[in-house]
Amino acid sequence: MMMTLADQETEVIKDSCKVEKPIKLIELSQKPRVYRIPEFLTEEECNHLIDTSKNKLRPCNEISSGVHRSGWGLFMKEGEEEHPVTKNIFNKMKNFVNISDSCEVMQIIRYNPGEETSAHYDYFNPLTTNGSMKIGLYGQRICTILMYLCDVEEGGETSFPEVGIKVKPIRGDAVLFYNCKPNGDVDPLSLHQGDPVTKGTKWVAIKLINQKSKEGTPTQ
Ligand SMILES: O=C(O)CCC(=O)C(=O)O
Ligand SMILES: [Fe+2]
Repeated sequence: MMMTLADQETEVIKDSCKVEKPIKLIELSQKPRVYRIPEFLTEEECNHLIDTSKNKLRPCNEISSGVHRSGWGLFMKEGEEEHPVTKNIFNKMKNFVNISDSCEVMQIIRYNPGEETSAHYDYFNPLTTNGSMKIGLYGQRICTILMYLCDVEEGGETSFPEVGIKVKPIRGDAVLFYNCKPNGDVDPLSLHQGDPVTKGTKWVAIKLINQKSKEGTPTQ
């Protein structure tokens, strides 16, 4: 059967939908290194992460000594990271970071109005016993990828108070920031926080990217 021009045009549109969009990193700051990644997640990926977590969240409290989080969260079980949707998200990340076998599992957090995460560093402090033990187990947390799974009506920005940057949560967008300087030293300018949500709900997925550890032996 002969194809009409209309059929051919439909084919072209269908084909272009299958092609993943190129991933664009927009630099927000050089010191510390912070990038916004517009439309990193698709609608389907955002919905999958919310739908598979919403009934399993537990209240959060301290995430490390002195760091307060008042939202709700979970760490994915290892098998859940094998789901095709999650694996595809990791494949997209592999365009700009190395995901080693010792990387920590993805975390999902939901904040209701008034909830927040106070200012903290994601890196392990190599000067403490606990920090250097974790560097040995998982490898230093070189960078963090924070993915926004929904829009937030008001508040809930990810803020970097040392440099005055505020990233507004937009559904599907991600922010990539480095907790270490290019020479591997920890970067105190990477101090950040999840501002209180003032209206609506905020959902984020967080993947910490650890440097490959030397098979269980402390790297410090
Ligand atoms: O919710 C945010 O915007 C930041 C969360 C965060 O920094 C963390 O969980 O380590
Ligand atoms: Fe953090």
